[in-house]
Amino acid sequence: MTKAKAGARVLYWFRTDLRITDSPALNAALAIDHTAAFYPVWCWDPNYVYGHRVGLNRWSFLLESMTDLSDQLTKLNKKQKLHVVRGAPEKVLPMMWNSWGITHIVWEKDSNAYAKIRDERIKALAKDTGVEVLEVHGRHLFDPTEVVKANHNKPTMTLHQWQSVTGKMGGVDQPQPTPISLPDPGDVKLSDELGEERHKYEGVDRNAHIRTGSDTCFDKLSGSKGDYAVPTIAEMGFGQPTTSIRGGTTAGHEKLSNFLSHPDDVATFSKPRTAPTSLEPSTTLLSPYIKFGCVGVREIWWGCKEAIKKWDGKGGQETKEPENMFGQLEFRDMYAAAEAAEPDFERIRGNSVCRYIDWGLQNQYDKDGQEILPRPRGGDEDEERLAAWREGRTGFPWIDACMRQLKNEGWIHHLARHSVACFITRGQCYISWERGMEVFDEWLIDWDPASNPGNWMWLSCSAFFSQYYRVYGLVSWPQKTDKSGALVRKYCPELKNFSDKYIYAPHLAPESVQKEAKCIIGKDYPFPILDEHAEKDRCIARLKNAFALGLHGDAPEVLDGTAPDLLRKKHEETGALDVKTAKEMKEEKAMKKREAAGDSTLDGYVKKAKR
Ligand SMILES: Cc1cc2nc3c(=O)[nH]c(=O)nc-3n(C[C@H](O)[C@H](O)[C@H](O)COP(=O)(O)OP(=O)(O)OC[C@H]3O[C@@H](n4cnc5c(N)ncnc54)[C@H](O)[C@@H]3O)c2cc1C
Repeated sequence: MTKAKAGARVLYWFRTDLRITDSPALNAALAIDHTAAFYPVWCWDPNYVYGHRVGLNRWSFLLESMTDLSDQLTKLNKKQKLHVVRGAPEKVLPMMWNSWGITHIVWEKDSNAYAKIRDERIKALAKDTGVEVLEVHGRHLFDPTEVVKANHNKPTMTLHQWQSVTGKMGGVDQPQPTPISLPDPGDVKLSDELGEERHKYEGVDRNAHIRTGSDTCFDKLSGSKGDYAVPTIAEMGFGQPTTSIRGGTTAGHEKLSNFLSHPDDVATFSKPRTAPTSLEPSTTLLSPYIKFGCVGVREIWWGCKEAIKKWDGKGGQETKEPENMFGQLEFRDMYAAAEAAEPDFERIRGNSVCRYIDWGLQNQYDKDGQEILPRPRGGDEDEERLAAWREGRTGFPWIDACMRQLKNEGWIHHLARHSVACFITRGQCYISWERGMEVFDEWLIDWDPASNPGNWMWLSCSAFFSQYYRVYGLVSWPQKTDKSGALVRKYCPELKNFSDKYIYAPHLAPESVQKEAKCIIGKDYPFPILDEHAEKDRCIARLKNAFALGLHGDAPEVLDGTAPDLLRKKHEETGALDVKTAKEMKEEKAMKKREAAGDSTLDGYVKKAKR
């Protein structure tokens, strides 16, 4: 508890902690003695609005979550709300603390590389003006920076490692109580002394392609009505979202209590046994709420513990980590404690944990290490494959259905993420995980700066996982949990009349069947863009070489640009680029046989015809 002399004026800076329940930081702010004024604030930051790739579904989820939070604050005190101030935090926070006589600023700690740099700048500014800063951990089960310290400043690269480090750090804290009241805000007048400077943004606008109307969200410091309202999606110049997932702590708590009210499901939850093919999510769908901090992680953890205590022991065996719910939350923490130790976690170059593989369409950097933007065009085939994957028109219904669901809903099941990530990287396409990750960055509502790159590195066997020869079948894998292809029928309606036999491979259907299904492959739905098995074998051969070379993103050969040549030589030596599948070898053998019989050349044909 911090003691103020008299009349503390506290600014609580909400970020990705859009909740009042189970918030250690908010409780710490409310515990400051003699608070005369309390300001719940959100900085509407141009670096996020323009600099981060965010799709319409995530924007709408965020705005709904901010509105819901604001309502919760008003319920605690009619004079209170979330005050949205439009401008970069390092510009508008000092304006607020100077005008409102702020003595303390409090926020939930963020260990992410981008947030850390921004927060250090704010801390320095606050120090200069004598404002006391309180940064309180609460976003994860354990503070990732403390986990890294306890792990000898190394990232946690396996769940076992994370468990053994945190095992010595005490248990997971109990959830924090929900405040029952809030102090009043003081005067909220602010003059816009900085004008345009307040929201100046010089980088590339990464959301320009989804902006269809005029962007007025920064026109006035306190919003168009001067009431510090949550911006609307229209003010940002964006169209309407497509997701059915509603944002906010109220919706998040409904989901959580629904899950916890079935102790049987909680006790026997087993991630590998959930189905990526089901129309209704077979996992909790809590991730968007966890991402924006609408629901606290301690609440989930201890909620599950309590539910299991109530369980009657029937209906199956209690599951253990990593497959149970505790394991899921631990994976999230493991990635956070890996990201906290590696500043280049979101890219290959410079990334000490990421294996170097000569993927197509890797990020390119200039001699000062800056990424070259806009991106130079890569090989035609790679560009076409990436576009087909993104747009859900690869000709593989399972992949296309998952990608269309992702774009439409902003969420897909974990194992669906596995399938599409494996396909675009090591499974078939051999395209950099950086490019796949970016599509997820834009479309996932639950996008997280540690979990997204971490899982992409896992799936591409760049880090965390190395069994590159285990590849998800594009037909056999979804058939394991749904032979009838319900998800395909929903998201690829052009295929809905195919029978179960062809639903995951309509290109194999005879012409008469295609006609009957009113879907001609190559016209109404694409042919597969590649040969699944041939590409799989080629990828495995190349990955084998990359593993043998053993370079990581921070190796001198990667930094000086010689790594691709080294790997190309290895591929030439081992014939990795000419690897043939069993089917291709069979075809080749048959061709040779025909040639020997004088059957395949024009000469042979003429001779045969004459005979
Ligand atoms: C390529 C790829 C990218 C991913 N990107 C993200 C991302 O940006 N943000 C994100 O939250 N998850 C990401 N995941 C992890 C996982 O798919 C989602 O957390 C999960 O599907 C969310 O659904 P749920 O809430 O129903 O999960 P549940 O199975 O109900 O799990 C509960 C919670 O545990 C956490 N969790 C579970 N599995 C993981 C995991 N493997 N990694 C990290 N956290 C996990 C999530 O917070 C999740 O909400 C990614 C997975 C893959 C394969």
